Amino acid sequence: MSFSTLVNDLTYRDRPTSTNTASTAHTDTRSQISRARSYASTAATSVSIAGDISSQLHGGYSHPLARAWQAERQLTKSMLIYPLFITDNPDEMEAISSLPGQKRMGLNRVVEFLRPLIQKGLKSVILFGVPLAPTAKDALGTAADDPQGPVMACLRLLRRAYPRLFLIADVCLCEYTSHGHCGILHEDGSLNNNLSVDRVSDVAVAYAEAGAHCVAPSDMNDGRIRAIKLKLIEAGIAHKVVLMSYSAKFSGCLYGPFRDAAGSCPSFGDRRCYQLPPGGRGLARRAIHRDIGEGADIIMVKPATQYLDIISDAKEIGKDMPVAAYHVSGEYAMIHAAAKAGVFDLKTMAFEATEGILRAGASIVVSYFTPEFLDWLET
Ligand SMILES: NCc1[nH]cc(CCC(=O)O)c1CC(=O)O
Ligand SMILES: [Zn+2]
Ligand SMILES: [Zn+2]
Repeated sequence: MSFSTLVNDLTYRDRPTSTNTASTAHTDTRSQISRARSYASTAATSVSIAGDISSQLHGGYSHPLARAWQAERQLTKSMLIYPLFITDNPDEMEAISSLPGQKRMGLNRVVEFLRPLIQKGLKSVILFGVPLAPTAKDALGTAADDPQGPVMACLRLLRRAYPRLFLIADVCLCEYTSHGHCGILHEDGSLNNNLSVDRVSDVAVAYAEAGAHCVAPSDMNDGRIRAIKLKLIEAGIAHKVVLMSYSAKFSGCLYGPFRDAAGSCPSFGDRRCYQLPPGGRGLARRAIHRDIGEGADIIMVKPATQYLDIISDAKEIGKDMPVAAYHVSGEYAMIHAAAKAGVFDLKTMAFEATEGILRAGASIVVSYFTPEFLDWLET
């Protein structure tokens, strides 16, 4: 680092809490500067790489604005989707212990909860229903589209309270089935794909009719995108509903905090026969191709930071459509735990992770950091 860029780096710091290069350079600044000065005076006539114009990169990013220009996509508030957990207990407002700072809430609380966030620029939420009543779950996930159930009622409520808020309904059965799997089962415990697709597509249409601007099936049953699209057409609402497919949704251990929050842990087995294996890049590409062919409007990749190559594949395969990434509960909890342990600064890491997701190709990010980003992006 030359003397002048060292000084520049000390002068221009765009993010006050940043703990990376700027503060490293800060250590023992005076002695570094004086050493640099005396070096500069003795080495005055040395052959310099400055003679070679192609070696000069620093000039292109010495100013904070010039650094921002280096990114193809910069994080903006409209890229963010905030996940909400809605229970069937109307007055509830409970902290979710597995997700620091996140809350599970009932219908009587959600409108007031969202007001300050909307004032700060929140544009979109994705709703997850959390039935708490012990009788709420059965083998078919009947409660998913119960007209009085939490998601259906919340869609109607928010459509009225905040007509300009973009409402997304996650579509799945696992929060509502007694066995906790994402569909209807055969007797041997495996997914009955035909029955599941039929049921999931009915639920999706019900959510759209209740007011969802976007339905996002996360169940991973084969053929659900086509079935949902066809039923939306049949219902006469396909022209005003976005179909966002969780196309490349991987199984693994990053959904644990979400399953705690939503009470959607499978009561036996796991989801490895319908969510993708973590190493399955080719399979993810096939799923993305398939869902585009079946009528998806947006492709989602999930989780995000462990799957940046998949996000980049999705952008290449679906170059004419938006790509979304779900920065999931386990990624969020991991960042919180590490920041708490002093590994890094929370805000700096939240930005670095999200910027990585955008750089890979996403232009929509589902993030539990959304409320914080609304503050951080204020200036
Ligand atoms: N199908 C349910 C669903 N929808 C979104 C998530 C994960 C979200 C998160 O971890 O933040 C899950 C969990 C799962 O598949 O087990
Ligand atoms: Zn789901
Ligand atoms: Zn599910």
